[in-house]
This record gives sequence, C-alpha cells and structure tokens, in this order.
Amino acid sequence: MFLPLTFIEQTKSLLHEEWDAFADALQKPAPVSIRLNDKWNASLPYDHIAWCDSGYYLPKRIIFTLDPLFHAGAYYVQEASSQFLDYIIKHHIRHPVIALDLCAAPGGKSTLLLNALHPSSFLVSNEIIHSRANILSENIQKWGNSNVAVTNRQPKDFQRLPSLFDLLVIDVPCSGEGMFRKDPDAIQEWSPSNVAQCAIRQRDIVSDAWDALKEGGWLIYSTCTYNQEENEKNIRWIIEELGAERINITIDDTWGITVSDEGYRFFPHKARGEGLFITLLRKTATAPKASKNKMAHHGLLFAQHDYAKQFLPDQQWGIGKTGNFLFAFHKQYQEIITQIIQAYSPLFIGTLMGEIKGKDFIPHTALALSKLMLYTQKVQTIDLDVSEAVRFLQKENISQFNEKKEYQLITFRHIPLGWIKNLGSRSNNLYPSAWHIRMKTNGATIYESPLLIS
Ligand SMILES: C[S@@+](CC[C@H](N)C(=O)[O-])C[C@H]1O[C@@H](n2cnc3c(N)ncnc32)[C@H](O)[C@@H]1O
Repeated sequence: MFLPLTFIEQTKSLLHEEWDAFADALQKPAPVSIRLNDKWNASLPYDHIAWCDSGYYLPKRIIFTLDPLFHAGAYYVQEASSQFLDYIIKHHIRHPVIALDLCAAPGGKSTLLLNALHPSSFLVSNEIIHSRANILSENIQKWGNSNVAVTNRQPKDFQRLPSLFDLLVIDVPCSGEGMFRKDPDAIQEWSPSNVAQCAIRQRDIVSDAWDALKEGGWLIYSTCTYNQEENEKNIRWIIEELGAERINITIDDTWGITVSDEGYRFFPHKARGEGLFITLLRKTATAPKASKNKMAHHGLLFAQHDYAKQFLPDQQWGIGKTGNFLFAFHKQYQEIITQIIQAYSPLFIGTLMGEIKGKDFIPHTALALSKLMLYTQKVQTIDLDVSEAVRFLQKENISQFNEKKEYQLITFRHIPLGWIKNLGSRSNNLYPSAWHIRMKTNGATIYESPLLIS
C-alpha cells in the first residue's frame, strides 16, 4: 500500500512509537462485520463486537447480495467501529428523543439508531444527494421501523423548525483516512488540500444545522479519518464558537479505543475495526425558540381504509394519506409528522402501506418489510425456498404459488420479502424495480447467509 508522504508525517505525529504497528495493520484484511435487526432474534456463534450487543465479526466475507435475509432487513453489513454509536446511545441517551441523522446515506448509523434509541423516539434520516437518499430510503424501509422519515435536504433547511431536535447525529463527509485499507481509492483521493476543504465543509454542515438542536440537546459528531483538522480542531471550534460541552464516555480499556482530549479514536492496530473518530457533545448555547406549529390544528390527512386497517396493531395507530399513498403511523407522533411533511416533504414517513388505484389497493413492499407485519397473521403467505426467493428478488416470476386470487405475502424462512398479485395461473411480482437484485445467478444459487449456519 503506497501512502502519501504528508499523510505518513501527519499520522506519525499522532501515533509516535505506535506508527509501525499501525502501518502493519493497514496491510492486513479489514474485519467483516454485521449488526442484527430485531427481526431476527438469535445469538450467532461468531465473535461479538464488544461495544454493540447485536454486532458480530464474521469469519469471512460472503456474497450478501444473494442472501434473501439481507434484503429482508434481518441484518446490516456495518463496519465494527461505527457500531460504537450503539454503546453511546444506550449509555447516555436513554429517554425518548426526536433525532436527526443529518448525513445518513446509505443508512448504517440510522438503522443502528432505530434499534438503539428508546422505542418512543422519532428519527429523521436525511441525505443531501438525491440518488443516495433513494438508497437510504430503501435501506430504512427494509429495516422496517415506523417512527422514521427520510428526507433529501441541505443542512441549512433544518433551520426552518428551530429547536425541534433533542439529538443531532452528524457523520460528516471526510477525507476517509480510516478507510484506506478497505478502499484504496480513498488513498488516491487524499491530499492536504482535500483535508482542509473537508474541515471547512464539516464546520459549515454543523453550524448550518445547529439551530435545529434544542438547548441541552446532544450532538454526536463522527468522521472516518484520523487527522486533527477534521476532528479535534473542529470539536474545539464547535465548543467555543457554537457553544457546547464535551461529555465523557466511560469505556473498557480492553477495547483498544484511544481517548483524545476531544473524543474517541479507533485505530486498526488497537481496536478491531476501521478508523473512526467519534465524540458526544451537549449544546450549552441558548437555542432559538421552537416555532409554533401553524399546521397542528389542521392535523394530518387521515384516511379510512378497510384493507389497510387490518395491518394496524391497535387504536394507537392511524393511517395518513399523501396523494394516493397511505402510510401507517403511531398517533403519538402525529404533530411531529405534520410538521415534517410541511417543512421537509420527506421521501417517505411512517410505514408506506400502499397505493390506492381506483377500487384497488396495491400493497407496498415497505409494508411487507415493516415490523408491523411481524404481528399480523391475517394475510395469505407463501414461504419460498432459497432459489425461488432469489428469483423473486430478481423480479422474475415465481412458480411456487397457490390458487387464491389476491395479494399474497412472500416470505423466506418466514421473514417477509414483498408481495405478489396472484392471478390464478400466474402471478405479478410487485417487488420495486429499483430495489431488485441485478446480479445474475444463471439459476444456480450457492446459498450462504451469516444467519443460517449449517
Ligand atoms: C460518511 S457518509 C455517511 C454515512 C452514513 N452516516 C452511514 O452510517 O451509512 C457522509 C454523507 O454526507 C453526505 N454529504 C456530502 N456533502 C454534504 C454536505 N455538504 N452536507 C450534508 N451532507 C453531505 C454524503 O453524500 C454522504 O452520504
């Protein structure tokens, strides 16, 4: 691995006598790790990630794309160091919060937050780049939580609803030094001027979104880079210029995490994961007053729909309507959902249930993948074997179906994947075109899943 000279000098000045061990670690393969969703409650026979209850190191990399359980949102492939966020949330932010994950695509930290935050929390997961926001939407919908919205906004847009959030998670775009061994392109793109540009952009991102955070609210700032410009210096700037204090996180010495004055660093020669810097701050500055919700008295556009209603667990749930689309939401979030729809026109909010077309209601895959589905016994279901499940996800027609002419839920190992419309002698596959598996298997599937151990 050919490392830029300035990077070597800069990182040596951070690591001193540890440099050789660090340089050696960069030559070794990066660990492969996953994090389980609560759709799959099992303990796996792999090494646990010490700082995340649902995280595991896998013995080898597999072709996740061909595992139906991956598409079902049963787990997320996530680098181990990043899963430290789970530890921070569970030890410091235990009460319900309204949270904004500002730079969220492809969704690693957001899916983690959806499991780690108090269940009565609400998450706005945002991504500035439209194509990446679509991938984020897909991953969040596969994860299956309902207390979430995905938006495609610039950080400064969040000033529209001042002091709305109790928690900001800002995983800023960075120079990516911590990804060098996983992604050699990151080395080619690295330069001192890029580091300087990243540092400025990161300050802009945080200060643009700062008014959206309540006084006393939390900021979790992270990068996957080592240099001080993008980490310690930016944290000092946030503390001094924006008004915040750093919160101490108690860690176990055996984890190999390096504590610096301004945060926590993961170096691959000490901690089992890739490079990461993360810190927890609390806003001390006075925040602007939350704006009165002018829309609150209009409320949401509620819909009544007999077919859709059967998926609601109880009276606490309602059905909202945007255009011809219905979504399920917990009534507890009604006001915040109204505000978010008004201010940020989210890509989706709650659980997208389906589309009304004339007299027909076409259920959406997001409903099938939603955790609401784990509690319903009401729909006709077809459980596919692995090769049929892969064909279904490739948006091919499947041969395994029954006589009932209606929408049927497709599952694999009883975990939902999507819907077909059964026409009697054939079926229509309703899996979204944008989500389908493009990898060709020529009919032969060598099935490997980290969750099913033979
Ligand atoms: C490190 S990645 C986020 C990874 C994500 N948090 C996860 O865990 O999967 C940073 C994200 O910031 C987005 N981004 C780039 N420029 C930005 C800007 N000026 N403001 C906000 N976000 C930006 C990128 O598109 C990228 O998706």
